[in-house]
Amino acid sequence: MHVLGREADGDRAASLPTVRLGSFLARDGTAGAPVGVDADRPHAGVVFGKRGTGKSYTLGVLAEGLADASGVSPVVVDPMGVFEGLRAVGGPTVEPSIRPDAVPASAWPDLLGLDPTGGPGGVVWRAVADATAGAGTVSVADLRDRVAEADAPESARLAAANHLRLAASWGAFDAEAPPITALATDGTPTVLDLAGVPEAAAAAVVRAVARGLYDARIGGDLDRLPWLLVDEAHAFFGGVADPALRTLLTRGRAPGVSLVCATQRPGALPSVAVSQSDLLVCHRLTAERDVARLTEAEATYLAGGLAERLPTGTGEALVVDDATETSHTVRVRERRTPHGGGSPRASDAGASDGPAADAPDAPEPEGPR
Ligand SMILES: Nc1ncnc2c1ncn2[C@@H]1O[C@H](COP(=O)(O)OP(=O)(O)OP(=O)(O)O)[C@@H](O)[C@H]1O
Repeated sequence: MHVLGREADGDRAASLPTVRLGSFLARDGTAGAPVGVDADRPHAGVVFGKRGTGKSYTLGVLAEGLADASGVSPVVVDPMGVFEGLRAVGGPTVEPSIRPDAVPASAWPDLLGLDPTGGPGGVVWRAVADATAGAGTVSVADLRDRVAEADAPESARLAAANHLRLAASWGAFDAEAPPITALATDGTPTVLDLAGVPEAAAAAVVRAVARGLYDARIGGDLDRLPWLLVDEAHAFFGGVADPALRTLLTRGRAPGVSLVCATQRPGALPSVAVSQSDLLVCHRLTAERDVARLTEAEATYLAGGLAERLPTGTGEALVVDDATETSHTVRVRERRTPHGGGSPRASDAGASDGPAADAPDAPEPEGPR
């Protein structure tokens, strides 16, 4: 098997943890030799492709493969609720909750949409900084108490309290939330179900998880190498999660944290997401801005023309492998767990005129939520 992201190809290589990605795709459309992704060392990767070309599916293939690999622990950020099928390989789907102090005081004003330089934003910043200076747990109610007692004009205190009340309503903060390390204790994929979660809360969760995994590896609190797989990644850059994702991109590999960002809008990702990635998987793209981001990946060892070589079929992708300084066309293998993506079609509504009168109710989803 050709293994993307792996330089050495000695005798030992065959026994190293590897994710089966698919097979080479020949010019005549036939499938060739199997292709895998190295899971022995940490990597940064991107999966690009316009809607419906198979990005989420490919991210699911990676998560499945990581579930089989030893010594790693996949964590999937699922903003659209399409990765529930990964439960079939044993992974829990969790409605994520984080401790309020998992987001640093300096980021709280931004999280609440407040100006950090003064007024209510300044009151919130101070309240979080004071609350987290102590040793105990911190709840959003504690933060509101501190805001109420703050030495600030009443209008600033009231506005700050209102914003904190809103944050509490997101349901994402819990003083007793398990530590982030609990997400990556074994090899089963943990799916963070962020479907329907307000944008700001989802960003706070991604920040806390990305930073938490990084800190845990630095502090020696995680044995396995975590892989953070982020679907719809464009939604998390430029906001509260941005610094933590950039930390993983630029410094994550040293302590052993991998990051894979999937998006249909590569142009909305920062350049660093491409420049720091050693693995690029690109399904079909057409928008000029997105193709332009792809051409930034054209390292000197590629003769250029990546954009012209993008395959057109669903599940087909061009991969650029920095480790071996090569690019290939691959067909991504089929998932063995159910995939929840794909646009609904009116024609799927059934051949009959509507649901049968005696159709049974949909079964309740199994497992923990
Ligand atoms: N490798 C593959 N093998 C077989 N079918 C695939 C493959 N990749 C994608 N598909 C099919 O294409 C559909 C669309 O794929 P997917 O949901 O991953 O698209 P997407 O690019 O993530 O789109 P969106 O932007 O809407 O999330 C899937 O539901 C699946 O049926």
